[in-house]
Amino acid sequence: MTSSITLPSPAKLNLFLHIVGQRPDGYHELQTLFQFLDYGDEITLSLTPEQPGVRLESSLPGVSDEDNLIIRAAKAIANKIPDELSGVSIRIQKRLPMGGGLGGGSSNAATTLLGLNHLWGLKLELEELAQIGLPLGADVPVFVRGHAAFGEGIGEKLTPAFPPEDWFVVLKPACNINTGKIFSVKGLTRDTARITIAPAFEGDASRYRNDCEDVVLKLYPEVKQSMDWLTQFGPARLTGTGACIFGRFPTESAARIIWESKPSGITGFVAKGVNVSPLHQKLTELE
Ligand SMILES: C[C@@](CO)(OP(=O)(O)O)[C@H](O)COP(=O)(O)OP(=O)(O)OC[C@H]1O[C@@H](n2ccc(N)nc2=O)[C@H](O)[C@@H]1O
Ligand SMILES: Nc1ncnc2c1ncn2[C@@H]1O[C@H](COP(=O)(O)OP(=O)(O)O)[C@@H](O)[C@H]1O
Repeated sequence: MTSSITLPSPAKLNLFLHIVGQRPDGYHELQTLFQFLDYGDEITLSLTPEQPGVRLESSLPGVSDEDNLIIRAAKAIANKIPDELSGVSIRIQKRLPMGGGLGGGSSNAATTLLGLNHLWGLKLELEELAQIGLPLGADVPVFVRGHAAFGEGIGEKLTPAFPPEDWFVVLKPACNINTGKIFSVKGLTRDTARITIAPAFEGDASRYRNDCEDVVLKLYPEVKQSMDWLTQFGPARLTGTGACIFGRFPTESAARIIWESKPSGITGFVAKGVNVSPLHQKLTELE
């Protein structure tokens, strides 16, 4: 039996994000279009039958191991097997900025859930894994399901979508944005009219907006500065509650030309939008 596996933990973009209401518990109801990027973290899971329990080999700065979504996901699925078989040691190669709106934490949780399901031979359905993961983060279900999707509710009601697989320049302004802070801003738009999109949406997402953008641009001059630079070359948009912004290009070379002309001090990356998650592509190869 395989005892070690290295899996991708990709980023997501919110190609648009509308806030259409607020639930009685304060959580905001969204309508959003998720697409994955062929860029992200990598997680290595190694079974340690001689040493039960879940361990992280590499901690993340500013995140205690108990709070790390990788450990929380591993513990949530370790409930499904006898204690004495539950030994696993986990290593992460982090590339995604934390608090960037790229969903890194939720993606790490989903990769851990699917990876341990595979290594432990649990054969849990994606639906069950998505339910285990949702309390860890609203974006976990889309990463578990592994297909670009129109998300509703808090992002857990998913309809598969097929937006064009364009190239993106993603910029990471030099600030970290707390999701809770943005959702608590008084002037945030919370009443965008609900839209209906065709099942298996294939259209152009750029006609829709990100309702967090105005607030974020006002509060974070670093985001405004990056946005002003990127919009010289075409429309640019915030992902999630930021801080990252992205511009869309039809080819890799078009994206790289813009990327290479960026002023010094701006960080980020170029990546391709993909409708099937690189995690699921890898797991299919392993089957
Ligand atoms: C906005 C989105 C869009 O993809 O992405 P990010 O920008 O975080 O990547 C997600 O819905 C982020 O969901 P999630 O990752 O679970 O958010 P958390 O950081 O746990 O939320 C922090 C706080 O923000 C508020 N919150 C969050 C999500 C939501 N739909 N409504 C809210 O009001 C709640 O007060 C919550 O306690
Ligand atoms: N494995 C993890 N990777 C990233 N962030 C994590 C992880 N575990 C817990 N966190 C916490 O989740 C917060 C949100 O991180 P992340 O998911 O990367 O950003 P966002 O929700 O903006 O896309 C981080 O600031 C960090 O405190």
